[in-house]
Amino acid sequence: MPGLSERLRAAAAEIWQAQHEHPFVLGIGDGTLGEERFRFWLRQDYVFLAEYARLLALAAARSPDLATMTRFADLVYETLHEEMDLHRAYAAEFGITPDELAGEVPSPTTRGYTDFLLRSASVGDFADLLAALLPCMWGFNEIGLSLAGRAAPARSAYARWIAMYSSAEFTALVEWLRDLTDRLGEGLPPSAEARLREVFLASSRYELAFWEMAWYRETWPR
Ligand SMILES: Cc1ncc(CO)c(N)n1
Repeated sequence: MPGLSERLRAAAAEIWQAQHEHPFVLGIGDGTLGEERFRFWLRQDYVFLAEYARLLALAAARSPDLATMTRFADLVYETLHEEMDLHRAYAAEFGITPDELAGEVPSPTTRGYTDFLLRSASVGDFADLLAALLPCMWGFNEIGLSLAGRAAPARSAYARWIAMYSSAEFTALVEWLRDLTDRLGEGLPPSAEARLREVFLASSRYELAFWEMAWYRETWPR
């Protein structure tokens, strides 16, 4: 029988397929994505990552053992430094000032997604937190690997984006997270797995909604 992570992935297959086919993702892949759309995504994703770092810090706090705690604590650091450094570098390149980046107001989707993640971490247990977190990292890695496997133009502005999310380091991280999820999933009663599936599906839908948000440059009604 496939492990829990594979079972969750199978339940969300259509949502993940829609991510792979999303025009924003395809535009990153072939380098044709318009700068305005990328700028919008970058600013919102910067807001997202700050909240995401909080989620990882809660994961460290709730970790069942020291090895897991250490890995999540490292991840908090890597997110705030390496991943957000990529965003800061892109912002400079695309003419977004540090003040604009820091002062960005979350869109409805960013607000909803990050609140959902932090809700799962604070109201649910450690397994809920993992189920909420998995589509973020795994989805970006899957997309990164898929785009890296195609003949993208070498001088595309988005080559570094693809390189980061398809890197060996990011791929190993996802494998570690899946392994952790699979171990937690052993001997889980069906009712508990059904609950985790709902959490995983909700995060997967938000991941898809995030591309959609950036593509249409979603705003609050007023
Ligand atoms: C919305 C979103 N999900 C996942 C990642 C990967 O860390 C990201 N940067 N942004």
